[in-house]
Amino acid sequence: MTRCAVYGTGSWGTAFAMVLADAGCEVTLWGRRTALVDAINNGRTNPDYLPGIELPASVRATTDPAQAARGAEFAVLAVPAQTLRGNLAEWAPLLPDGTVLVSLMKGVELGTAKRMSEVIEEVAKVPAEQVAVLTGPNLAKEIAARQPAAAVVACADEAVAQRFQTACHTSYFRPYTNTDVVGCELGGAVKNVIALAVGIATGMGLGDNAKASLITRGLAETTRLGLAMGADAHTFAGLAGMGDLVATCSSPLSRNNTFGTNLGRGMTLQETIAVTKQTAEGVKSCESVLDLARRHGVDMPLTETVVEIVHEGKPPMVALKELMSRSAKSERH
Ligand SMILES: NC(=O)C1=CN([C@@H]2O[C@H](COP(=O)(O)OP(=O)(O)OC[C@H]3O[C@@H](n4cnc5c(N)ncnc54)[C@H](O)[C@@H]3O)[C@@H](O)[C@H]2O)C=CC1
Ligand SMILES: O=C(CO)COP(=O)(O)O
Repeated sequence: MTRCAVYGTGSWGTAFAMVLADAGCEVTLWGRRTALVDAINNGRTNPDYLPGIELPASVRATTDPAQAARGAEFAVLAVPAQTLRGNLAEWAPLLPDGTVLVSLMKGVELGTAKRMSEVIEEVAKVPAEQVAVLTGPNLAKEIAARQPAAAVVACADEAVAQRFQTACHTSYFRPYTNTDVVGCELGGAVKNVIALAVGIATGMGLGDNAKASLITRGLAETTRLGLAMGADAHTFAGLAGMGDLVATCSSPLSRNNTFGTNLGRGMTLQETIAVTKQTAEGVKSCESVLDLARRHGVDMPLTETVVEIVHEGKPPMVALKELMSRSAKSERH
């Protein structure tokens, strides 16, 4: 039986542990808090993140990272993007040689502007061929309800991607492989920023045309950044690009979308943070995505606008006027 360690008992770590268990893997979830780990082991539920969902018996939980690591063929990482570096420094020495590290995270590190797979390679001191990324339109609550979805497993080594594809393929979860790790990670990280923009538009009472325009131009600026960073343009038309944008920007289940809606309705950043119980990666990653854009000389007006609204207090109505009065351009710009 394939053994998997899943680090992070939040909504996606827990839901994805279910997927792995349903695909026939033996799964150990690592969590920080004893009370939650006990609830998972004794009550077979995660009351804090997925209340009402019964977890399969082959999912066990522990607060001991070494116990989670024991015999793991795959170590799946599902903590917030900005804490990964510190967390993994503690966990990496515990992993067996050859364990494949899989990122479920959709963010870019603040300060370094590194993608999650780059942080993993650096901290765990493993080659790119030992790091995979799982991404795509995968709202955790829907997956936990075993509603059908497709996803992408990206790895520089296609054979490794195929091994993980097999490990997580179920009747309701259909993973495809891709070797464009850069494109897949950027698709996931930037869509959170665009989901904030679409949420803000919703909160302002703007219509579906505005939201479709944001999604489409959001994909255009994601693709521009991706091409500058060596990604394959096709990736952005796939599940990691368009697929995830559509899911996140249209679903009230998305934390980024909801965060934006609250801002667009007029809540302050502090008020919005206070009512947000889970990780909305775009709030921090919008700054690191903009950092990446500047490092690569790429124009990302929507990302820039999200940073201005979220972190610099620009009123959404002022930002809207500025975006609409930018100089006229060719769509291929
Ligand atoms: N929830 C979803 O639908 C999806 C989430 N993701 C991505 O998965 C990643 C994790 O997100 P979620 O599980 O949704 O977040 P969450 O907010 O539901 O859970 C985060 C988990 O990380 C833990 N955590 C927080 N700070 C920590 C620290 N300093 N050290 C160790 N653990 C810490 C929390 O206790 C919690 O278990 C994010 O990058 C997100 O973008 C990707 C696809 C779907
Ligand atoms: O990544 C997601 C769906 O694919 C989840 O989006 P949120 O993090 O905005 O909830």
